[in-house]
Amino acid sequence: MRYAHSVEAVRAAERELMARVPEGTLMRRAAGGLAAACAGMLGRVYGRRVVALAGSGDNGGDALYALALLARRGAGVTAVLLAPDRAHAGGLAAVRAAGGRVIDAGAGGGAGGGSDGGSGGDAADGSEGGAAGVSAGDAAGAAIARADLVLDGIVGIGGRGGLRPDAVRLAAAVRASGAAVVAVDLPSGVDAETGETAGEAVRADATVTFGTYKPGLLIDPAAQYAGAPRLVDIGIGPYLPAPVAEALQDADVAALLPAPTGESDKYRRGVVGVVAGSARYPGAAVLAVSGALRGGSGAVRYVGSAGDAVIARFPEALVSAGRPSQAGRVQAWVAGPGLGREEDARAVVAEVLAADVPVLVDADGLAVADREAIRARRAPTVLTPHAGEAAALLGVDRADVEARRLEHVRRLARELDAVVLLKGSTTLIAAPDGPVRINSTGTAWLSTAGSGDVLSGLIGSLLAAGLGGRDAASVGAYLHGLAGRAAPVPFGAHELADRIPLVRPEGTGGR
Ligand SMILES: NC(=O)C1=CN([C@@H]2O[C@H](COP(=O)(O)OP(=O)(O)OC[C@H]3O[C@@H](n4cnc5c(N)ncnc54)[C@H](O)[C@@H]3O)[C@@H](O)[C@H]2O)[C@@H](O)CC1
Ligand SMILES: [K+]
Repeated sequence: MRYAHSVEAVRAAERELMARVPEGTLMRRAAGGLAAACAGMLGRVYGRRVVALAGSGDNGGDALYALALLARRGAGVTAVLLAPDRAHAGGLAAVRAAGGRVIDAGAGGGAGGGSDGGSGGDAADGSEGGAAGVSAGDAAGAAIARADLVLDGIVGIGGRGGLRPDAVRLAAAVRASGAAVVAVDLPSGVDAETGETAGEAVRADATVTFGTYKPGLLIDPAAQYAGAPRLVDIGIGPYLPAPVAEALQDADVAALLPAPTGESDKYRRGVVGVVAGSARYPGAAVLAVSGALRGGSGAVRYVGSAGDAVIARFPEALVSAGRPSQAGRVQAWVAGPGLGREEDARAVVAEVLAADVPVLVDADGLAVADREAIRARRAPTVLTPHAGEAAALLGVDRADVEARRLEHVRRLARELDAVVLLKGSTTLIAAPDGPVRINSTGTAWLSTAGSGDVLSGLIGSLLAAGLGGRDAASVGAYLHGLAGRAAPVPFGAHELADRIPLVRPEGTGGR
């Protein structure tokens, strides 16, 4: 599991730990981990060119100390200071002591002694920073253009708002250079709490984050700027509270996924009821049933008017055209995909919501479900809206939901007292309490008609097998995302379900 904490929690934990260890310990640990990660990415450190973009805070301090460590291993290093008069003094001294070059990011003059000369293997470095006729801004650009690796230490968790103009210019130079980019703690310009970006942000190949993940690192759009996130332990773990967000990894999913045992029968594996499809949208029924079958259910009961289409594709499905309450024993219901919004749809959804077993409501089901009936339920309830459906349920604009997804998924879960899975490029799963689960396995190719119907059936099968609402929704989203990644692109939703068995993490499958 990847756990993420708020900035406030990180700062409080850091204060606790700092009071117990010698001054500078945390930053030394952070910089050590950062330098090691950079060395790993470079392969060989000696003779490589590394540039650190350093802002005025401790994030810049981390970058400068790491730069000094790389210089000691033979890299030719350059520190580019965004606020020369407020740069981290200790970090700057370390860079100078290691023979690194220091230049001012802004035009019009070097930042205190510029051309100290590169330390290992980069003779050209020494000739430029303070040379007459070369503005320091150009010097920064030239250093970035030649860099093998750039460290982004402009701002970290102390950042407010988007990048400022100097930083925007540097970020563009970094992008143009083709150098590998390692963000320090966070890509500068992204919001640590929400994953939002206000204007430009640095695009990193990897982000080395300290102590714990920050929610913004795992949530789009910021997650796309962060590249591969890595965690460096700086010892604050014991002082952190419960996480605000978490992301399942393969091992978590493997541990949660039910697998049949010797004693299993169809009811132990779970029987899913699917109320979906209509004369107009029979395909939604077929797709939801496909997800339920491939999710591992013992049996699927389909109830509705698309029984012929379902049977034609899945002879193992048990179909009926009656009412859900007369369909026979069901351990979890999936209601809504392609159901339409007529009076009859309202009635069958109400009937399903009245059942004392887990229920997933999706698509049209969300439009016709009675809020009070949802709130009154005791068995797990999972709602799977996209941003537009979530906006309708909350009575806000879709754009609001899209701009602040984390906030809105939490609010909806609390208002309806249900587990809410908000679909998107990072799918978010919130229960009324506890950490929000972030699913990072998705791919933009999954935004195809019918993809959500497969997901509903898949989650339904996990609910029927006995997983709680939060686990069923997040494991379902995880597998659905992996299935999307495994399918040859572009794919149609009907190709997704067959991929699900192939992407189940190791250790499951019960053979
Ligand atoms: N607090 C600690 O104990 C530790 C902190 N660490 C590092 O320290 C960072 C936090 O340091 P700080 O609190 O000094 O904050 P930051 O270094 O993240 O940024 C704060 C500084 O940046 C300026 N700033 C804010 N928004 C800006 C923007 N949009 N553009 C340009 N400048 C902006 C502020 O005026 C302030 O000077 C962490 O992200 C992490 O990298 C690590 O060394 C580990 C230990
Ligand atoms: K940063």
